[in-house]
Amino acid sequence: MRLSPRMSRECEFLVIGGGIAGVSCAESLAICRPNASILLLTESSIVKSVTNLVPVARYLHKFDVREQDVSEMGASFETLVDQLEHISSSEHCIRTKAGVKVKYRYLCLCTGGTPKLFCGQGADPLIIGIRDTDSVLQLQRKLRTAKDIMILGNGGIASELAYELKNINVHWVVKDAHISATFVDPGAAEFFHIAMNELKEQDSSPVTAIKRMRYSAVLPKEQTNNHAAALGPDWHRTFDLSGSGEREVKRLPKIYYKSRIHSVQDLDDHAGVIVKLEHEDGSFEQLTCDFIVSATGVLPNTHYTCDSPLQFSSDGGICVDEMMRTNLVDVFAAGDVCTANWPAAMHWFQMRLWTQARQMGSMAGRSMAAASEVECVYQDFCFELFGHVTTLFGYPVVLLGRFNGQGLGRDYEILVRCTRNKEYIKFVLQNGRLRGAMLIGNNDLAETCENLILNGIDLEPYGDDILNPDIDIEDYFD
Ligand SMILES: Cc1cc2nc3c(=O)[nH]c(=O)nc-3n(C[C@H](O)[C@H](O)[C@H](O)COP(=O)(O)OP(=O)(O)OC[C@H]3O[C@@H](n4cnc5c(N)ncnc54)[C@H](O)[C@@H]3O)c2cc1C
Ligand SMILES: NC(=O)C1=CN([C@@H]2O[C@H](COP(=O)(O)OP(=O)(O)OC[C@H]3O[C@@H](n4cnc5c(N)ncnc54)[C@H](OP(=O)(O)O)[C@@H]3O)[C@@H](O)[C@H]2O)C=CC1
Repeated sequence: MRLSPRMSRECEFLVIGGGIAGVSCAESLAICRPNASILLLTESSIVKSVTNLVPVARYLHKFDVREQDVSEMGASFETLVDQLEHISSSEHCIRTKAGVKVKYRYLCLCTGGTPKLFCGQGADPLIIGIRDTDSVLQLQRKLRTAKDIMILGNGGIASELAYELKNINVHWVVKDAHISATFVDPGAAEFFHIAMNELKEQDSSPVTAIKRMRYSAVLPKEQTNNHAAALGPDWHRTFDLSGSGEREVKRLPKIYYKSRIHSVQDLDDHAGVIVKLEHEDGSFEQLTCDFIVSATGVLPNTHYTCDSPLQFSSDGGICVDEMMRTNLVDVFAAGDVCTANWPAAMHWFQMRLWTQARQMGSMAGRSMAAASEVECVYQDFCFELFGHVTTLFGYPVVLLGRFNGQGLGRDYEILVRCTRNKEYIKFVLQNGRLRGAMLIGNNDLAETCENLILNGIDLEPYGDDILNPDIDIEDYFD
């Protein structure tokens, strides 16, 4: 069959995916190679890009995510709304669902992820995952008639929903001994829990406590680890997430610790589900709710075929090296779809977050541009230090380095300063050096912590004074 010109295209750089990783990659290519032909192929006509970049520290930024129709994108690269179906890496071309063949010189896969449901990827209408606007609209529709909702999971989405849902009974099932375990330790979880309970009460005399603990004194969190792009920051503010229960009644979520879903049975006419929970002590409990939100992580999205096998990691991500190269020649990958397969720097590890999608996308763009000009680039400095800026339970949160002692074994100490309903500051120290920090309710220390982690200054001589509220450590270490 002869392809019509519209059925066949050619470009130097082909980027697949209109999420933050794909758009950052295309933008960075457009900067490095302004005269090259760059094509962004995306399945959804709504694309995401980063805007309002505000520095929180030297290497740490917060930003907004802007949603745009592809037709409104600037002219620095071309766009095509279609779905990647097959990669022929030996011929350097791909085929789309609509049958378009695109020849490329360099390809970058930024196809993101989909919710990893606890029950597998089957289509039970009463078990939903949250990823894009469509999935939130589905949640919104279900909430309108719902009185009881179950949230399963203990990461970002579960924490946001448990805090944001209104006029509905929330049953929050977590397998850990504390909430929000993906991000925080038991102490911070307790801080959030108290703050949730005392939401409107003003404490006139906050008591500040400083505690130094050996690692073994706390329960560590073991470090593990037709789709539109993932939602943007504060996505819940643009949707009314109210159930059908009595208005304006503040209900706290009921939390089921150390529990898991044993079985789910649908009621007739999809009127709800009967859930049997299994608690850690071996006991069972039965609950009825309208539906379940499975906020149980992300599965990299690789629903396309390839002539040669791509190398995948055990979490389903496409393995990439420090230049974001996959195992296939001239094929790169970035964002949620990939798994960092390079020896990680001392203070960095991968988490599927906007910041890293943006950083990886930009890195892939620079790396592809360099390959095309036979130049050498080095890995960006951002991969030296893990940093995440977010909001949890209404508090600003900054996470730096190995903020939960990830990968430090049992050989570290933590120093905590906590002021009820105000701030929770944690330093993770190893051999007197700062290895990670968790700053809740107070971002002012972010830059100092960044410096202390990267410089590896010995803090032993300062003892507990480094968190003494009467000593301004920003001045101390300037
Ligand atoms: C509800 C929610 C809240 C979040 N909140 C935060 C937060 O507060 N902070 C934070 O740091 N991170 C947050 N995240 C995570 C963050 O959104 C993701 O890590 C990030 O958006 C990943 O970007 P990406 O570009 O890799 O993937 P995606 O945003 O998933 O984009 C993938 C793109 O690829 C396209 N695509 C997929 N398959 C194909 C194909 N075959 N052909 C063509 N196109 C295809 C899709 O249409 C999409 O445009 C949140 C995620 C969710 C779901
Ligand atoms: N504020 C922020 O930064 C936000 C970030 N996000 C990001 O969006 C993505 C999706 O969020 P989310 O779905 O919450 O994913 P997360 O990876 O944040 O959390 C998933 C949680 O579910 C738990 N879990 C996994 N499988 C099961 C299971 N079968 N039964 C019970 N619990 C299970 C995980 O435990 P374990 O880790 O022990 O496997 C973990 O606590 C993530 O990349 C997240 O980082 C989302 C919302 C807000």
